[in-house]
Amino acid sequence: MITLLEARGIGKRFGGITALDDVSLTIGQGEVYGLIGPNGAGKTTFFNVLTGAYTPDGGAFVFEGSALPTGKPHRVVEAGIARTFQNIRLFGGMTALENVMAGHHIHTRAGVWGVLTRNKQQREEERLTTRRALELLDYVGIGRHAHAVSTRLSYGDQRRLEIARALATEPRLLALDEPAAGMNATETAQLKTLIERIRADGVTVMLIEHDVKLIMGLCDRVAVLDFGRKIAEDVPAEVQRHPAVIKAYLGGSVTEVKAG
Ligand SMILES: Nc1ncnc2c1ncn2[C@@H]1O[C@H](COP(=O)(O)OP(=O)(O)OP(=O)(O)O)[C@@H](O)[C@H]1O
Repeated sequence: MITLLEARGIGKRFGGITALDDVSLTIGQGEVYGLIGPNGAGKTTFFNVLTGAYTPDGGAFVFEGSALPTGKPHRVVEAGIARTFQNIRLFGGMTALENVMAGHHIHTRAGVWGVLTRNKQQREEERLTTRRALELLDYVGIGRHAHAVSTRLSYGDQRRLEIARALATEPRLLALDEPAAGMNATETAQLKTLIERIRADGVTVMLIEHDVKLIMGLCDRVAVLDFGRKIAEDVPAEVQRHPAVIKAYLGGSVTEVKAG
């Protein structure tokens, strides 16, 4: 396994609450890696610390062999990590295409603001950005909605749009926070196919998910958080049998846990 991301002893407190307590984990290149745990276990906090939304109180991340900047979301995106959010965050007044183009502009010389002052080079960049954004909309299966206002899309399509926007930053690691939340069975099956395709195309995926069937069918390895601590990390079948995991889920089998 070639290591893509290493989290070393990550800690995060909010006042008296220890949201993350010395969490270490390693994600290999090309893996689909699941992060699960009961409500309030620290999963989203882990994503927030990883992607620079929060600064950790302790520990460090190493990505592709280099220290990852902490507390700087833009630098994390530039380093090659993109994310989606538990509560969909799209640019509401913009079309699907414009949302994806906003993700891609990080890579153009003109940048987001340069599009306002167009010269020939910038017009060429704009053309390439539009082409790439259209490709990505097709890739996630919503090309036909390119010119629809993003918030008019169905819930499942908005989640796909968020993934397209994240992919527009050309990440090597895609972090998905509950991508199947609110999806019906058909949409979840399509999402699984999409994530498998993203991985096949060379992007490593880390996902937080409450849909246990999806986690079990999709992930190569799974880490389990409980009260901010990592209590297990293994292939899905082993994690499901792990005594500490069963205990964390209130004495039930993990397969019985419903979305929170
Ligand atoms: N910004 C914050 N301020 C104060 N406490 C916070 C903040 N963010 C998270 N917490 C607390 O940290 C703990 C971990 O929360 P977190 O949202 O990371 O859990 P989670 O595993 O993602 O839960 P869920 O499955 O419900 O989304 C919880 O006790 C939560 O209340």
